[in-house]
Amino acid sequence: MPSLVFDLDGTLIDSAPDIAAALNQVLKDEGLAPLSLAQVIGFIGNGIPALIAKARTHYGLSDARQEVMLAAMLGCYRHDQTRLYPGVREALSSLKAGGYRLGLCTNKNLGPTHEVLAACGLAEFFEVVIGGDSLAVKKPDSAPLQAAFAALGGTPFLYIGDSEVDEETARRAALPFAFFTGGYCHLPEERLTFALKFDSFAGLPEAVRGLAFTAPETSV
Ligand SMILES: O=C(O)COP(=O)(O)O
Repeated sequence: MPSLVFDLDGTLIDSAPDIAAALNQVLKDEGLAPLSLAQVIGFIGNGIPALIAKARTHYGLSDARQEVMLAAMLGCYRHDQTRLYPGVREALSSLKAGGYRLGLCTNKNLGPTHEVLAACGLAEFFEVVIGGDSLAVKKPDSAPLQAAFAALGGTPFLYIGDSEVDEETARRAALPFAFFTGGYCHLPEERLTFALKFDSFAGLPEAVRGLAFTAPETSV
């Protein structure tokens, strides 16, 4: 059976308001002004340590603050404002009922990933969860995605994500990419390569089944 792997932040969940709240709490403790939601979204995609590093660079803070700020961020990060994008649960249910194996590959650390999956009622859908600290490397290295597909079994079919980091990860793994346009991409879509593009989860199962149907024909 084909296996599908999903990204998390900006793909299944709109987590930016909670990420911004936690980061701004850390910045406040450092005596710094808060960042806007749009600025924080600009820093999302490479994991929480990279988010902290980008915020430090923005304010000219030295590397010496990295570990303290990272620990503070992980300590105050909550999921109160995080929401599923419309239709996510229905789409995952439909794909799972259709026999697809589902996995998750995110740059978010495993601890908060499991917390947010439970808080949003998504944990039951995923047989495999790879986080930003599961391996020594993160996306866009292909290793986390390849590890997710290897653990899932079945035929690796599609990586579904929202950002240039996800697209590069799929490209490096030589796997097709499905691009959700409603998340946190920082590049114009002309710069991305994708097998399918979607702006709503309502049509995703049908689009995936359409790809699954045509895949054998194109590979003959
Ligand atoms: O934590 C991040 O910066 C991004 O996480 P994601 O890989 O789920 O988009």
